[in-house]
Amino acid sequence: MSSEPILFDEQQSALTAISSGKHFVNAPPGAGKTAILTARLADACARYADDKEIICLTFTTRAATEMQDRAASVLGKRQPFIGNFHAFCMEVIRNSRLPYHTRAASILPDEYKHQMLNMAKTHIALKPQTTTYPDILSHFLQQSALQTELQLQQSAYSPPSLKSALYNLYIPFKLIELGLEDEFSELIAGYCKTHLIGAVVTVQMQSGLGSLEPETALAYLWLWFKTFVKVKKQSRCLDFDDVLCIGLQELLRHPQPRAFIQIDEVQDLNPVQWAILRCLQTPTTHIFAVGDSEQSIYRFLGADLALLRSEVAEYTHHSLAQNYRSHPAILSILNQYRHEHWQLRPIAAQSDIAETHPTLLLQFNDAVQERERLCKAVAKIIAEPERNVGLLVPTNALCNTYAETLLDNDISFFQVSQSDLLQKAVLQDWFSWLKVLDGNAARMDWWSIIFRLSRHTGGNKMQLADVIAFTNKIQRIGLPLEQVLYQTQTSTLFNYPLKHLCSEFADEGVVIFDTETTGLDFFQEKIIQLAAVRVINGEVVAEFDRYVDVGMDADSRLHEAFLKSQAIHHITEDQVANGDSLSEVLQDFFAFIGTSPLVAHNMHFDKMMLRTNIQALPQDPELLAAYHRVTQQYQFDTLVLSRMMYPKEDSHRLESLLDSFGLAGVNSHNALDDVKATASLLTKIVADLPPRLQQVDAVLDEYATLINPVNHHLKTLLPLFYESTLQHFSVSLVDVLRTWLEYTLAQSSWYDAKTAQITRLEIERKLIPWLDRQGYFGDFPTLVNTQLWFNKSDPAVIQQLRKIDTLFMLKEIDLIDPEQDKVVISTVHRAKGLEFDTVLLPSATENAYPGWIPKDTPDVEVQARRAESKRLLYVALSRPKRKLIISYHCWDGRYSKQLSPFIQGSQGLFSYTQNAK
Ligand SMILES: Nc1ncnc2c1ncn2[C@@H]1O[C@H](COP(=O)(O)OP(=O)(O)OP(=O)(O)O)[C@@H](O)[C@H]1O
Repeated sequence: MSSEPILFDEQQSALTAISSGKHFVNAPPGAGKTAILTARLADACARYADDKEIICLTFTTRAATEMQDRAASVLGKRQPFIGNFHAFCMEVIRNSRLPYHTRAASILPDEYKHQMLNMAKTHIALKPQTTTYPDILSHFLQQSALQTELQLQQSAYSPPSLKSALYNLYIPFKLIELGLEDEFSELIAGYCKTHLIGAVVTVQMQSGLGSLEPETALAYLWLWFKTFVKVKKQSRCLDFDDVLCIGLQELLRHPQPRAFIQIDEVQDLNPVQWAILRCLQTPTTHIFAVGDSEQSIYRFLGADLALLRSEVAEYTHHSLAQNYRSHPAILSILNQYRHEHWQLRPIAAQSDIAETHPTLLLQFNDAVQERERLCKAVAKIIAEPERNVGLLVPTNALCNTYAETLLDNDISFFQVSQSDLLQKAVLQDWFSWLKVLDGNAARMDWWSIIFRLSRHTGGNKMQLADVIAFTNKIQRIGLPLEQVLYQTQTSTLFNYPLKHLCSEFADEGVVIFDTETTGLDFFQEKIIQLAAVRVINGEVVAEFDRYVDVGMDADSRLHEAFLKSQAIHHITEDQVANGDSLSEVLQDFFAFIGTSPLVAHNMHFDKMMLRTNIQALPQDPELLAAYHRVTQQYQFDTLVLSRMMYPKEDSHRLESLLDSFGLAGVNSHNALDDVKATASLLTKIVADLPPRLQQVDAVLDEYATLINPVNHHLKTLLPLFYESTLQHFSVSLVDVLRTWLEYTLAQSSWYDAKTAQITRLEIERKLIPWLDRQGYFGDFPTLVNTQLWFNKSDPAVIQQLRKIDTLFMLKEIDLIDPEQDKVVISTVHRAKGLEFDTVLLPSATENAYPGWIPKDTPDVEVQARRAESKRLLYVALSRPKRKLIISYHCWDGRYSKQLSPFIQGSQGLFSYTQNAK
C-alpha cells in the first residue's frame, strides 16, 4: 500500500466529484477503483455530519481496513460504517429487537457446522407421510417436465455431497423459514431453478434410504434444514448465511435509509446482498457502485452477472480506461485477453515502471522441475530490495506443494491455508474462551469448550451431540453454565453455592448492594451513591447508605452527565457535594460486607463500575486487597437467579419482577430503595429454590463424569483470563492470547502436537502482528460482554464492538502485511483485490484453466464454468505491477499437458519465452 497521495486523472476526478444520483462504475483492473472510493468517502464525511447517513460496503475485511487506514486522517473520530455485508448485518442484528439468543449469537465455525449438519441428519426420523414442506417448494417440484427431467438427470448426474446439496438451498429455505417468500419469490425461484432438482436427485442417490419419490426426497431436505436451524438456535449460533438472511429480515421490518452508499466489487454480490442494499435506499440516496464484470469469480457463492445487469440497469453508467498498476507489457497481454475473449476495448497503460523481461512464459518438462526452478526464481526476485511476489495457484493442493518446495529452499512466505488459520481449532477455541467471559449467553462457545476439554480428560470420549445435549439440559432447567462448570470455591458442584446461599440467608445473612452513577459508561462515569443492606431470613438487620463526592465542580463534563442522570436517580447536588471520598466509602463498604456472600441485581454493572472507579483512584494497596478479597467471595446475581427460576417471565427487570410477584419495595433507582426491593426478590427466590435444587442434583449426577474433569481445567483457565484483566485492568489482547496458548499447548493431549505447534507459529507470524497493527488493546472481558450493549450508541463502544466483529469474522488473507510478507502463496480466488510486484502463475495448463469439468455436465453448466474460469485467469493476470511469469509443464507423470487454451492467443506477446528441453 503506497502512502503517496494519488493525483487523479480527469476521468477519476470526475467520478470523485459526483455527489448525487445512482451510479455504476464498471472499470477494468488497476483503474484506481479503490483509490476513488477512498477519496469519495473522505468527501462524504465532509458533506454529511451524521455518520449514520454514510455506509461503505466492501467485499473483504482487508479492503475495509485498508480504506479506513487510507482515509484515517480525514475520518478522525468519525465512524461511518465501513465493512463487508456480514459485519454490517451483525451490527444490524445486534442493534435490533430480535430475541436475545439471536442478538447475542456466536458465529458457527466450519468444524462444528459440518458436525451439526450431521447431527441434524441423524435426528431426522423421516416420516414422509407426515412431513410437509412449504407450498412454494412443492410448486417448484411440480413444475412441468420436472419428473422427466429428474429421471433424465439421474442417470448422468454426478451429485455433490449430501451436505452441499442442502447448503446450495440454504438461502431460499432460510428466506422461506423467515416468512419472506412473498417478498423474495423471484430470488427463491432463481435458487430453486439452479439447485432444487440437483439436490433432490442427490438425496435420491446418496441418502441411503433406498429409492425415494422426489416428494419424499424434498421432504427429507426440508426436515433436515429445519432440524439444523433448530440445533443452531438451541446453541445460540448463526452461520454466515443466517447472518445475511436475518439481517435482511430485520432491514425489511426496519429499513435504514442512508443518504450515501458506496459499494465495491458489486460483480460478486449475491441476491441477498442486493436485497439488503435495496433496504438502505430511498429515491434520493446517492449510490456509487463499483465493480468489474470480467472479475466476477464467486458464482459458487451466488454471484450472478445477469442480476448485476438488471440491478444497475437504471443507474448512470461510467467506465475507466487507464491502468495504473501494471507494466505496459503486462497490459498488452491483458488487452489481448480482453479482446480475444470478450471483444473488449484495450486499457491504456499508465504505469511507467522500468523492468527487464516484464512478461515470461516458461515451459518445463514436468511439475517437479517447474516447481524447483520457480522457487529458485522467487529467491532471486526477493533478494532485490522492495520486491514482493504473489504465487497464485489454481488449487489448494498446489499451494501446499509450493509451500513445501519454498521451505526446502529456506524461503519464508505467507501461505493462505485451505482451512483458514482463523478456523483452526486452536484459534476457534480461543475465541470461545473470550466469548464465555460474557457468561451464559455464549452457549455454543460453552459447549465447544466442554467438548474440547471432555475429549482430553481420559475416560469415555463424548460425542459433540452428547455435549450439546448436556448444555441444553442445563439451560432447560435454567442453570447458568458457568456456575455449573466453574467454581472458584472448594466445591465442584453448582448446588453447593446455592445451598450455601440458603444456609447463609437463614443464618449469618447476606449483603445486598447497589450503586447509583452519573451514567452508564464504565470508563467515564462515577459512582455517586453506594448502598447495602444485610439481610437475615428476609429481615433487614443493618443498612449502609453513603454518597460519594466525585468533584463535579472541577469537571464540567461530569457535572453535565450528573444533571442528565438525575432524571433517573433524583439524587441532589447537595447530597453528592456533602458525600465522602470514594476511598473512605469503599473502605467502610468492604468492612460492612465482611465475609458474607454478596448479592446484587445485575451485579455485573455494579462490579464493573466499582472496578473502573477504583482503577481511576491513586493506587492504594489496602483498598485493592480488600477489593480482591471481596470479589473472591460468594456472589449471587438476582437477575441471573431470576432468569433461572422464572424463565417464563417476560422481563427480569427488578421493577417488573416486583410487580409480577406482588413483592414489597420500590425500584426507585435510589440505591437504598433498590437494595431493599432486591431483598424482597431474594427472599422469594430462596423460598423457591429447594425443589429446583433437586432437579439440579439429578442432572449433576447424570453428568458427573463430564463435569468434574472439565471443572478441573476451567479452574485454571478462567482465572487466567479474569486475573489478567483484574490485575492490570487494561491489557493487550496479544498478551491474553499468548498466555492462553502457553497453557493450552502445554496440555499435551488437547491438540495434535505437531499441528498445534505449526498453528502457534502461524499465529505468531500472522495474527499477532495484525493485532498489534490494528491496536487490539483493551479490557477484553468488557469488550466481549454483551452487557455493554445497553450503551451501544456510545462511539467508543461502537468502535470496540466493530473491532470484536472484525476479529471473529477475520480471514487469513486479511492478515497479509504487504511491507513484511515478501512471498504470498494463495489461490487466485483469495488473492482478489491484491497486487504484487511479481506474480507467478504456475501450472497454467488446461487442467487449471478451465479445469476439469465432469463429462456428463449439461452444456449450459459447462459454458458457465468455462466463462467463470476465464474470468479467474483474468483476475490472476491483472495482479502484477512489474512482472508476470506464467509457467506450465508438458508432462504430469501420466499425461502430456498443454498451456491453457485461454492464454494461447497471447503467446507471441511475452518478452521472454522458454521451451522445455
Ligand atoms: N491516478 C493515479 N495515479 C497513480 N497511481 C494510481 C492512480 N490511480 C490508481 N493508482 C494506483 O494503481 C493501483 C491500482 O489501483 P486500485 O487498487 O485502486 O485499482 P482497482 O481498480 O481497485 O483494481 P482491481 O479491480 O484490479 O483490484 C494502486 O497501486 C493505486 O495506488
